[in-house]
Amino acid sequence: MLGLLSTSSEAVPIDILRAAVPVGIGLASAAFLTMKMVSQTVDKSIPTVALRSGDSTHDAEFKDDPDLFLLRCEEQYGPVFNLYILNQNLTVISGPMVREVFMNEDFSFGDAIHDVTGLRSFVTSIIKSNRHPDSPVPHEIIRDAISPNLPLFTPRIVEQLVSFIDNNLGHCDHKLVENPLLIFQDMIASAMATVFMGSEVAKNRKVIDTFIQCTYDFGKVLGKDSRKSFWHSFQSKATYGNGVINPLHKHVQVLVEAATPVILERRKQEAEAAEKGIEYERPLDILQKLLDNFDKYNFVDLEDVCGHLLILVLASVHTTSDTSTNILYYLAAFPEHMDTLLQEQHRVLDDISQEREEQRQSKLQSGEVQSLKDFEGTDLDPKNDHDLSAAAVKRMIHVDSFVREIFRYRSERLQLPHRARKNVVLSNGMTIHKGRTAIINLRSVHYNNELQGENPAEFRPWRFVGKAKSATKVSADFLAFGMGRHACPGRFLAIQELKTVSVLVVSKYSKLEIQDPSKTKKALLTRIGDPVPTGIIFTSRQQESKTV
Ligand code: HEM
Repeated sequence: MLGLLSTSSEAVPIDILRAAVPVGIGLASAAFLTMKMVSQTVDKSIPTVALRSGDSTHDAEFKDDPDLFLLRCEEQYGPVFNLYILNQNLTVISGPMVREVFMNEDFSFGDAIHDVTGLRSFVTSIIKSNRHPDSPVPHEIIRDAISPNLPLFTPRIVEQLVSFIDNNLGHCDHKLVENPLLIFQDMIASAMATVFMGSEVAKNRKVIDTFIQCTYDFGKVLGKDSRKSFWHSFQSKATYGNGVINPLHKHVQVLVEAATPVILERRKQEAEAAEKGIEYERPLDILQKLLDNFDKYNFVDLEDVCGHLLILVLASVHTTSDTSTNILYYLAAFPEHMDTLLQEQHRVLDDISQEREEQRQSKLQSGEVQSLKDFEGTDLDPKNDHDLSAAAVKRMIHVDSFVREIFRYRSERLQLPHRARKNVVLSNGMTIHKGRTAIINLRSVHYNNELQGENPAEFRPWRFVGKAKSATKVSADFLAFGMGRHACPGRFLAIQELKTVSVLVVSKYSKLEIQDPSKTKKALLTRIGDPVPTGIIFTSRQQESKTV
């Protein structure tokens, strides 16, 4: 999530700031940075890559061909080397050594992002408890309340996604959508809203708008790229640190207003159930889970609960909407794979349907159930035989491989900065000194043929089929969600949604085309958060697949 700042070298550090900040301050910023670079303690045994003649940083050479540049650096200097890039003096860590960054608690991803953007001040000012930078609470909420309940959330997620596709794209006959992200972020925001706050609140348009808008506000703080700008992080810390003019506060208020009547109604129902001596069926959403565990998480009040929910929204909506939009471009660029995906969903749903029929027959034969009619409204109701359940999505191994391959192929080559909180000695004897930032060389991992198999430069959607490498499995060969103790806890939800989106799009549309084919490569490699330079043309299937 937070680390997915674009390193697109075309982007400038925050246009808004540029307009507002006089040139003098820009110069002061450069002076400050130079001072910081000079004053940092650096291990002299870590080689610094020689600058190309005429260049004063490595940015231009990296931008010209990131893969060629990084490969040259690795071959010439080994797995650990310093670069002057993104307005910083960074130590790049490559290959198997990346594990040493993720597995060492003295490296902090959050510190590195805060250093560049001031993000922590922005986020922590909306919560009243658990404000410690290393608070495990968001992680625990996702681990304990979201991931184990995914099978129960899935039908609701599917319902939201289907209704959004139907209402916003509908039947298409060569229909151009110039910016599909607008539709897909609405769709993901509403699916997330049902999970986080329940179906009643998810119907509230103001809540959906807040889910989307807070993501834009968040983006302004993150900036358009991960280039360090002293004034950017200084301004974020100074502006948002005291919490007074943080735009997130109004979003928290929207959530509080939407949640209040729902909570009151739930309390009433709970009291009524208690009076009648029957068990109250607790609504299944994260809002309810947080209220039920109010003391466990040391929450202060409803505002605090909604502040925590908003943090989950910031972590989830943008990343998941962006990736689901990106999936469309891969389906459009590689139309030859649509059939395999469609056949797989038919096969899986038919198999499940047959298994359910066998279970019904066995119950009938054993006399446990008298007639087929008795299955109505139960788990084995025949009308749900072709539902896109969590179990069905799990069996779709081609979709899983397709999604993982997109993450691999699309990876930003230098990503996931981690700041050293203490001096850290690596296994090769080199030291990353306290205060320095190590950044991960994803090229060396995601584009390595020993780790990824043949032709890593090619998009091969079935690369992981038949291998124990699912899209949620983090390890030193797949770092889209980080690794180790801080690996993204939301990846199970994210992958479930991304696979569901893929299945639905394939079942509803026979053809997707990239509006301007000359921009295909750029569209496929667009970094999270960057605008995609071209639209998508949708054509519906004559007859929709039985999935939806
Ligand atoms: C495409 C979707 C997503 C991507 C690519 C993504 C990626 C990441 C990455 C790279 C990290 C840093 C891991 C590390 O430090 O090693 C992270 C952390 C995190 N993500 Fe995600 N994420 C996604 C979706 C989500 C969702 C849906 C949620 C919430 C439901 C979420 C919640 C979090 C949280 C709370 C952390 C911080 C974990 C910690 O520091 O312990 N993410 N994510």
